[in-house]
Amino acid sequence: MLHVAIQSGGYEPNEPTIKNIRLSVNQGELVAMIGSNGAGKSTTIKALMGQLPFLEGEVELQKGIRYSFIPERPTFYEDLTLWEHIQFVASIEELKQNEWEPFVKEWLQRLRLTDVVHHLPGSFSKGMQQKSMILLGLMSRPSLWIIDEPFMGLDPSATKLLLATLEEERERGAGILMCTHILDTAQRIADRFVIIESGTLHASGTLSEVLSQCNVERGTLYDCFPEGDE
Ligand SMILES: Nc1ncnc2c1ncn2[C@@H]1O[C@H](COP(=O)(O)OP(=O)(O)OP(=O)(O)O)[C@@H](O)[C@H]1O
Repeated sequence: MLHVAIQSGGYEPNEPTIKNIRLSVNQGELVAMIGSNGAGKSTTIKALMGQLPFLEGEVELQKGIRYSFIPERPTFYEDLTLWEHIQFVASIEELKQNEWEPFVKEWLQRLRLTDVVHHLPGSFSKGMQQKSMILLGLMSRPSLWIIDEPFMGLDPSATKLLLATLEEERERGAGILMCTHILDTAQRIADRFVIIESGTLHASGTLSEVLSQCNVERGTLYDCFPEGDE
């Protein structure tokens, strides 16, 4: 559902931040994008969402695909309560009230957000904000999720709930592209991996394929990276 072949992309002309990045996400598949700080993961996400000022290459989204994006730092409208955000999404997505309302109420309970639904999300904890973003993302029943660092700041229950939600979404047929530094979780849940280093594709494929491309005979994804600042 998503094919990306980026020749180069960046923030200033003739100063590419990312180069030669190819990746794809198929239906029901979870692809983990990993790499060191500053490697170019968020820049790649910006490129495939059409938000990068300079881009050469192709980003092909299958026709009719709806996607939901969860950024690394949740963003909300300052003056709108969570419920008003929900109503806003329902209106721009043209959702039918008799369909979205029961769906949202069930998810508000599952995410333990019912009691705060009339509060401003700006006052929420990081985990509550992340859960609110997930709820707003779920409303459009996306075929594709693009998620930047979803586990940062989540407590163990919220992490479990997020993992269960991603699994349910995958079973529903949604594809997921997820950036993360939590490599043991990525290794456990992802079907395929894309490793980006210094703005370029370092390895990609299944776990055994990327380990072999990183010359790791027996080990984990952590062994694809040097210790410290080498
Ligand atoms: N808005 C911007 N303008 C100019 N340069 C930027 C901008 N955002 C990021 N960069 C630069 O692009 C490079 C790649 O950053 P990016 O945020 O894509 O890395 P990342 O892999 O997502 O890192 P992290 O794991 O730390 O989130 C870095 O050198 C960064 O300084």
